[in-house]
Amino acid sequence: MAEQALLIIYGSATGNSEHIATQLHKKIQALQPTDSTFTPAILLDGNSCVKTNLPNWSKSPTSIILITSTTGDGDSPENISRLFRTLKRKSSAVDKICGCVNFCVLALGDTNYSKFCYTGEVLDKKFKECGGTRVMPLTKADEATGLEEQVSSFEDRAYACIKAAALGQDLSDVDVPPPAPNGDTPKITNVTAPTPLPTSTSPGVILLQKLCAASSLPDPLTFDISGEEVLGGLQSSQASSVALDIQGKGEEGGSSLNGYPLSLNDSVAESGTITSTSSHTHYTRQQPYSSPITSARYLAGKENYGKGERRVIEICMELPDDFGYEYTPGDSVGILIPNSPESVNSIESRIKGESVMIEGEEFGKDGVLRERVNFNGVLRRRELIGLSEACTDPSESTCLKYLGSKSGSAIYTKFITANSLSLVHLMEFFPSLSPGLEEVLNLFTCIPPRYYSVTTSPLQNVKGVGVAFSVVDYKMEVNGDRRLGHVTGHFEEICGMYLRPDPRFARLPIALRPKLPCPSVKIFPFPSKHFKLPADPSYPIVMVGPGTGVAPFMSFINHRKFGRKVAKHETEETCEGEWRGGFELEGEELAVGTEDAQGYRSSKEIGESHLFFGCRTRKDWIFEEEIKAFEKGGELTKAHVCFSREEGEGKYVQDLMKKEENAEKIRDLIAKKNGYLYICGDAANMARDVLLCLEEIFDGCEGGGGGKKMVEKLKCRGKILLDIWS
Ligand SMILES: Cc1cc2nc3c(=O)[nH]c(=O)nc-3n(C[C@H](O)[C@H](O)[C@H](O)COP(=O)(O)O)c2cc1C
Repeated sequence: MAEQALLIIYGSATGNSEHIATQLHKKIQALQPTDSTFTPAILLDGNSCVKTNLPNWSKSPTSIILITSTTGDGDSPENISRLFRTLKRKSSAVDKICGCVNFCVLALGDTNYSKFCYTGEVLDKKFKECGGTRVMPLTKADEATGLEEQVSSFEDRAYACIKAAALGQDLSDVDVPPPAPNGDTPKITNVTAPTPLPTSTSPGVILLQKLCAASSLPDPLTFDISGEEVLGGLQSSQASSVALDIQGKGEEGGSSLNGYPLSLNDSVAESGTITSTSSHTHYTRQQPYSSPITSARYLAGKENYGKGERRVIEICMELPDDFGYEYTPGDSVGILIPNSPESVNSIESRIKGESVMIEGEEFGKDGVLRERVNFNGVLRRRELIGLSEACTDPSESTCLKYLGSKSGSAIYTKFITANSLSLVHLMEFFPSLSPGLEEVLNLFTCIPPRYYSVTTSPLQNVKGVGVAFSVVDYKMEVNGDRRLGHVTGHFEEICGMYLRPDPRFARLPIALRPKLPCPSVKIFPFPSKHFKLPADPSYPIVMVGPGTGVAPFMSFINHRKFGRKVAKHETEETCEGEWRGGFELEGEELAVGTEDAQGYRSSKEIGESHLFFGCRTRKDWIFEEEIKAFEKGGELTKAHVCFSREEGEGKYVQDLMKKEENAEKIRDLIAKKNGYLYICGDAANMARDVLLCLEEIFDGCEGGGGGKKMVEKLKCRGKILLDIWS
């Protein structure tokens, strides 16, 4: 039989899908010397395959394993957006562009978002509509409950199914494990292994024993792990190899670094969808701009530094003069932060090996740990399974396997998730854990960028871009230790010269203070497709952004404020000099449009604007001065503010929105005057409650067909826009 192409395509915003695809690629590569069904498997991101591979999909047999997440509010990750758009546009009857394709899709998502696994769902549907053959049903993995089970189940079945289809076998005959049940909490199945190991002195083991006892679960050391189905440790797990063994072609090791994200990223460096109209340079995740931080200030909680209480910081980062960095309000800044020297130091001596070869090039341990490995993230179950092999103390090894197994799910949540434990913490609890550098590289994803909404406007007279965030600072439940967020804690430290200036010089004018080296970070623009101001400034807007959810609205209002100045003075220079919004985005990507300052130059009146903001106490009110000044200056019609821990008109933003005069205003501005309503902030609670509140508000609206339908309609028309996170 003629060999045919096998593509493993991913779409990934923060690295999960990319990592899963990379690991699966390695597994399949390891099989290929003795399995000639396919030509060597190709791993690539969704955008890269549009020009090179997609044209063949109607002509020559191609098998595709597609792994993609959903981001934003039901958006496709940037690196698969071209494929997404191309397939979405195709009409099933005319374009059988996938006529020779066998495919299966793994969709990563989070049920806290209303469009759960949307990108995967659409692509799965479109591949079929465009003539492709689906070799197994769409698999959805939910980040909210843990991705592992579904991912593992997909890996176990995908290659077997795609291979059987390529060989023309009847898929119903394929001997593959059944799919994992969707989202079920695993049950404890085997509690019978009777030979307890000797008592351990390992702090981690003792702690887990206590946690199990408190939850009336059997001692973790009494589990017979060999009889337990472990979740798919991509690197180490037998589960994956067993799955591929179904074809009778087992694999060894999987230690090849071919799929190491470093090379992957490099290879897709040119695949970004954004180009600048004003210069040839453009900064991307692969080619970020090294930006000096020009200012930083506490927006709230300055007095709480070092005390573990809430603090919010705004930083301003300089933009390059070459105009290769452009943004508009509603966009985010992607920030790449290496692991801190402290965290690297804390694990370095425990990681075996001094260097590693990546595609023929040698990389030292310090650099790899600092720049590449995402070891500060919350540990995933497959990582625990992989790490269990690297403990010299058998009781520790058993406990890590237990944590990564189905039986250990409840304790995994209590121990790892509830305390946000990373490899750094795990090494403290499990002193015999000492993995090799190569193992660590293979097990962990590469450091993902962090995204923060911009607070400034490109029309503003600042030579940089601002972002705001809360400092993650918490006490671990498990032992009361204080922990700082890897990224936000890093910012608070490196911006110390701005945030906590040396009191000896505090009275001196800034120009006379001793010059300290300016901290810098690597940044790149991360444009939002939908969360945009209407191009026509006369449209009314309602903004709902409690806590740091107010950040993009500062950019919105600043934009209207400075846009109005542009219009008033008609000074082209002001506008051209500062404007950084010239992205070429395709028309259909834009719900509201991102046109430049023309709308403002046409000297249209600025539409009515309302901001709903809430926080715990008046002291937590961030941007208070600016918001009041906006109201005074007329750029903001009204700020509706509430404090959940103080007496007032309401506790939460939705209490304020429901007040009769406000509800009437929202109905008038959004339903009658064609305005836009924006929601930004926490997806799990706030966004859901605000949407329910809007359903109440729009209930009985003329022609609305009920509040729920009306909200759906407005969302579809891009009149209700969300920028939410969980
Ligand atoms: C900013 C953000 C927005 C998200 N939006 C959605 C969404 O609209 N629907 C969904 O199902 N999951 C959503 N998710 C969850 C991701 O799909 C999930 O975390 C996934 O594991 C990320 O995989 P990736 O790293 O490959 O992008 C979102 C996650 C983030 C961080």
